[in-house]
Amino acid sequence: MRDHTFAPLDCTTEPMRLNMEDVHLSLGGQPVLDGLTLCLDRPGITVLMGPNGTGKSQALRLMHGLARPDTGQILWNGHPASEMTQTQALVFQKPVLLRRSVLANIDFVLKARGGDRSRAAALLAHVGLAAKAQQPARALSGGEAQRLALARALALDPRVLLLDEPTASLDPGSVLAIERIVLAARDAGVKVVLVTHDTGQARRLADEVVFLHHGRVVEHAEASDFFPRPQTAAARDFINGRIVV
Ligand SMILES: Nc1ncnc2c1ncn2[C@@H]1O[C@H](COP(=O)(O)OP(=O)(O)OP(=O)(O)O)[C@@H](O)[C@H]1O
Repeated sequence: MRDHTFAPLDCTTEPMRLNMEDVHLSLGGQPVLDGLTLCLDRPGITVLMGPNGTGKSQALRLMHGLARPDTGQILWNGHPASEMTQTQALVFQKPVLLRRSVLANIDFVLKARGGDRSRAAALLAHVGLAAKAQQPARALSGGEAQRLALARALALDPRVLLLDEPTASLDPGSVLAIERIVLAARDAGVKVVLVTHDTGQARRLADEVVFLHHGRVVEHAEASDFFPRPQTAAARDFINGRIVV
């Protein structure tokens, strides 16, 4: 079901496909991604999981073309990720909002992209922030700020939404509100790649799961297979809340 707040996608465009091929990345002299190979070719929500420091955020940055790997290829539909940033939006755990009103934060993005600025109010309504439109964005609560960041991302009409722990340290009500927005984006045809440590959230949202360990993909499976039948000890321990090193 498409939502009226999104510009219609061209149904003839091919689905978004990601190919990461033998990607290596070192930071500060330490290997972070160590031969990461990943093909995402199904629509829906892909959840990236794995222990702390295993390279999930860096993988997301590379997917978005914000950084380049030392070696290896990252292609979206055959094009280098660095050429595809306009088709994507990345939302961080701690969004940086403009020192302006809530509405002005959306308007800024629509204006910069040459978008239809009359959509700003609808986007705010979509994320439940219509009543806060004139308030300073920096006075929003953590959950509200994250919903504004999502509205700002959706204002870009992304074909791919990259989310880096968007609900970390939020209360259950805020988590639910954000999950609803993510599901609506998925249902509107946006490809979602979500990093989360919250196994419950992964179970609620994931269509497929990619499990990273030590900078590599060690499992990639449909969510309906991954959770009941993890194939590695690391994934099994992670799902069961045991410490994974
Ligand atoms: N700018 C940097 N300089 C040096 N090392 C870095 C830099 N940024 C990240 N790292 C290191 O890269 C590794 C992977 O970091 P990344 O944030 O991608 O992991 P992650 O899986 O997302 O972790 P978490 O679950 O804790 O968010 C970590 O060991 C981190 O310390």
